[in-house]
Amino acid sequence: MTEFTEIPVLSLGARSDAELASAFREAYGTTGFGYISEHGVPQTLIDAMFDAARQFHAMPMDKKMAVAVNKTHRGYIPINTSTDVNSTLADVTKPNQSASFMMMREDATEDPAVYLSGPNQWPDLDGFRPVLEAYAQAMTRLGRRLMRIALLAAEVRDHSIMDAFDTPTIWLRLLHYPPQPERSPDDLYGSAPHTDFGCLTLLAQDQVGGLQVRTPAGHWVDAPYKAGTLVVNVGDMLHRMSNGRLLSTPHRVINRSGRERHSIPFFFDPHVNTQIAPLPGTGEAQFAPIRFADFLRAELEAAYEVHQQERDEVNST
Ligand SMILES: O=C(O)CCC(=O)C(=O)O
Ligand SMILES: [Fe+2]
Repeated sequence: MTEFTEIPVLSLGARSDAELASAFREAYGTTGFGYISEHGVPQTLIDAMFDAARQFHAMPMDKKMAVAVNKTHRGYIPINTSTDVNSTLADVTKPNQSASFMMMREDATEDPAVYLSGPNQWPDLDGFRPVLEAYAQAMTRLGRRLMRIALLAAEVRDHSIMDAFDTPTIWLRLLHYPPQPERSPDDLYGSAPHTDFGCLTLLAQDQVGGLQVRTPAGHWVDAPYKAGTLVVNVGDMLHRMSNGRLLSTPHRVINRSGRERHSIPFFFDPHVNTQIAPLPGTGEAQFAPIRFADFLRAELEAAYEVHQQERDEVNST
């Protein structure tokens, strides 16, 4: 694999699909990460999201715990309750030093045939829901566009997999990282080293910094704030669909800035009942097919058990 020293920038403005696909292949076939500029999401909407995130995290704990994360993975995850129990990338024993609010697709009801389906939990905070819904809609549009470019980049012949994104699995996550002490233990992370589960992650971050991306040789490259861009990375499912051509690269967050950090990842994934396998055109299959829901269940349920114990502790104090 090719070593890299910085994260490439890709502009979506005024370029043909073929040019975009070739730039995408170059970036995501070597680093798995890129800064996307001219992405079309209005800066005013991104700013409104950070305002909503700051207001949410500033609420009293009891108001946040009123929407504590549920079995369908929607709601508030307090700090010290999210340990990456499945991390094979680092020996992680300490919980992530972050809290977050999770919004997913808004379904009218829970459908037993659709893992993680259901309505969202909304906090008692004026104006919060409409901003998150507008942002999720804008990011879904951008996610579909980037997925089409990714399929071209991976030389996929038949794009019918795009149907799996008509009713996508989405997560909009409002993350808050308190400052970590400068001399905190080496294995204390805002977000422990991990790869993302799904297809594409589209991240807006504030100016504080702390996100780092691992190179093939095991070095950590900073992914600082760059005005006008979103940090976009490929996850495990797109890695499999592309038969390994597009990389799902480990990353982590350590906030030693002395300041609070906010970031807002949007995870854009196929419907949970999608069969994930290397797509036609990508060569001899290097991965066995799996259903996205089965993969997710295994990853999330182990983490949920840990959360439940710790939520009980928060509630009893
Ligand atoms: O906060 C960040 O910059 C990255 C968060 C992240 O990697 C994740 O939530 O998967
Ligand atoms: Fe991530």
